[in-house]
Amino acid sequence: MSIKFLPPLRLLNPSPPVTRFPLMNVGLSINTRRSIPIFSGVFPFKLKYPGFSSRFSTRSFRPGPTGSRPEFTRRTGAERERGEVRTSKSLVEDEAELSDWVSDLRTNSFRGRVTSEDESDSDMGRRNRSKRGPGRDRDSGSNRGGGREGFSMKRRRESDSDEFGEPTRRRTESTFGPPRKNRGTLGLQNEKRGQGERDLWLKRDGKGVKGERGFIDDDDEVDVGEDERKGLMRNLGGLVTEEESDDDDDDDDGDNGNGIFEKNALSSTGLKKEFDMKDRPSLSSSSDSFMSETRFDQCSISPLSLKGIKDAGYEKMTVVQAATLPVIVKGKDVLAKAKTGTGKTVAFLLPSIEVVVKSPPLDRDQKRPPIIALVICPTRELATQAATEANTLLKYHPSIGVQVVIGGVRIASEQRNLQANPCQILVATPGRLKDHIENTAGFATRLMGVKVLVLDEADRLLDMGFRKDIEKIISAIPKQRQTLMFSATVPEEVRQICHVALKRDHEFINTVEEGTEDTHSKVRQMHVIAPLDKQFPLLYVILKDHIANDPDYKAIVFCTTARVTGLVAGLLGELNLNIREIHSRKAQTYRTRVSNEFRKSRGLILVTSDVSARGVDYPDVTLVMQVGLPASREQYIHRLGRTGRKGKEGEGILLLAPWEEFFLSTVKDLPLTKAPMPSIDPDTKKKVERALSQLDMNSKQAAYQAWLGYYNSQKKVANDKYRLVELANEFSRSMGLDTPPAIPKLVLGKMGLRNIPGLRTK
Ligand SMILES: Nc1ncnc2c1ncn2[C@@H]1O[C@H](COP(=O)(O)OP(=O)(O)OP(=O)(O)O)[C@@H](O)[C@H]1O
Repeated sequence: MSIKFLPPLRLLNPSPPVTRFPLMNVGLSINTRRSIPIFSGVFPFKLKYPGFSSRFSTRSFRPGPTGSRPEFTRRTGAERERGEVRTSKSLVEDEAELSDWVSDLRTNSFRGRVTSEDESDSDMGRRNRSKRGPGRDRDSGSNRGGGREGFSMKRRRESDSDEFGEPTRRRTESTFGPPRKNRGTLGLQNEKRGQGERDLWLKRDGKGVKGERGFIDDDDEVDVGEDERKGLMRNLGGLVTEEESDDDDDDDDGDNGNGIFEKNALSSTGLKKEFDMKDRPSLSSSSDSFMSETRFDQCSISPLSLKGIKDAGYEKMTVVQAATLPVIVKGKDVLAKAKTGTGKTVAFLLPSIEVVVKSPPLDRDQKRPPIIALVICPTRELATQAATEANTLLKYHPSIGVQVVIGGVRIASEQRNLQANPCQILVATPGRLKDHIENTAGFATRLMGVKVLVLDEADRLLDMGFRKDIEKIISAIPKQRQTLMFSATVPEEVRQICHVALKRDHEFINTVEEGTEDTHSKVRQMHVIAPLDKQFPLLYVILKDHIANDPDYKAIVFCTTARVTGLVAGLLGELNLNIREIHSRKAQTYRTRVSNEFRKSRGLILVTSDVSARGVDYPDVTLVMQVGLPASREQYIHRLGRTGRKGKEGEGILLLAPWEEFFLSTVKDLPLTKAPMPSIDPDTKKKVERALSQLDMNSKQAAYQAWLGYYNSQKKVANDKYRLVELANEFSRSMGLDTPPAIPKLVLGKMGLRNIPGLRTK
């Protein structure tokens, strides 16, 4: 079904326009054929197309009169309730330190670290193969083994060679029998999903992806077979090694394995600014419409880029692309907000490529050719994905190179590649980028060529976990540049601190219609509230129900921490579900491999931490389950956004304990409804208990410690330390451990939990 809509040009605020858009036609492209397999009887799915009055807005910052209270510092009641705006130290207060750091870099950018001892092959770390249940996929297990959980902050690694089992995929039909028609475990109606929906969208796999230049260094490939090698090349993962991934601070599951968590607090700088609010002409004809009627060739894009776009299968722009491209090509800084899965990557890559196209061509003899476009992403998967997309768009620009630098990859190998294969576009995770600035010869000089800086998932990059690195990176690139910041969530706090990267007169382009949710209305959201001792059986029951109702299922289960993810993956594997796991405790090669497999597969469950929460574009995900408290409202939205991409339908279920119910108030503006409580029959209960008893003790210990650390970082739970410990011990019992595992004193000290009754120390 396709409804075309040509919006009238409507200026709601007649004050002087900031940017003029070419007339853009925005249409509605809806596909309603996919079914929603579970809970549909209880909460009949209602498509919501509330008229054609949507609009996106752009706002431009103007310095306000001294002392005036900036409009954007006002918080809504809900935000106040969430207490999201916290004051912390100014972003610029370390300016002196930063400038020292930068001048030091410029005079001495190479400090001789090419390959540290840590990066040698000799230290393969512990190889721990966990026991696996009969018929279990070899590569689906978690690292359930001993010896890894001491309180060592040292870099750790493991060989992924033993994790690379046969990539066989067991179809669930064989395990669970044929899918039930119409009635699921929860006694609900089921529709059959229409076939061929995928074909309506673009198939880009293996098509139009440029050969990666110089990403593979044979010396760096360890235990990787030919297929794997090809797969890695296709996905720019050729540099990945067996190094475990907790060496860089790029990882987004907040779990350093010790239970010490970094809070995702955003700060307010209190700088005086004033918005010149400006409503834009209507573009979108529905809150769920993400395609515009504007073709790429209607915008000033180079012919070779247009060819690449065409080969990628893109003809019309998505709404966010149509809204941002004309502004960006004019050279403006932009902060853009658009819902998940609506094409933000192309929206920032394409104009960045155009800047490179307009720059002088690379001089072959130039030793340190400048990097012109720098794209920063919070996770490795996302960086790799963005680089792959860039290569797709660059198909007809043979002289423009892209490289990725990410944690979990041997830095020496990246250094060699950076030298051997000059690139004008660099995609990076913050920790590794900073590492290169400090340790790679000539790198800081190359960065002085940056004309465009992109912060993908900008709100995440500006929060406490990454902010220091981002500040340092920004101080190492020219002030005279264009900056683009994109995210599906732009909380007030980010708007307040975005000046750290953006010029004051930047445009804020919000393609989410005012008064509508930040989530897609075609994604049904439900919550289930159940005590911890019921959660593992419930998770199993819900997943089984989903599988039974949709043989083409593709589900993601988000867990609070990497270690808890490992435990849940182990449990679901023992229960013979077809699972894979991704989290920061897995080697990068393994992560890349699993990510690629999941992208292409059906009939698979990905159990993951927040490393998969943002940006990762897995097509056709049917269900997103979130187990336990999401780190924030934003994180809830991004995780949910792994389903319902490109206008498709999807389903999200949030499983919380009663004491986590407070989280619902932070998302009360979202259409999250209460699901009927699924029943757990005695056999299922026993089956889950048996599976839990099969799990390795070390993985339970690790999960317990990580669980405690995670909730200790959640203000509302950690307020009462005594209660926190009681809850942790409840979690321990839910894993089948009546006596909670002992935790090193040092760790408890760091957590501020020494001498709390109920904890055991070692
Ligand atoms: N103009 C277009 N026409 C058709 N498909 C497109 C277009 N632009 C992007 N896509 C596709 O849309 C999908 C989602 O894009 P992308 O991953 O960039 O979304 P996103 O908005 O960045 O999502 P998230 O907020 O989760 O990061 C991708 O598969 C991409 O290939």
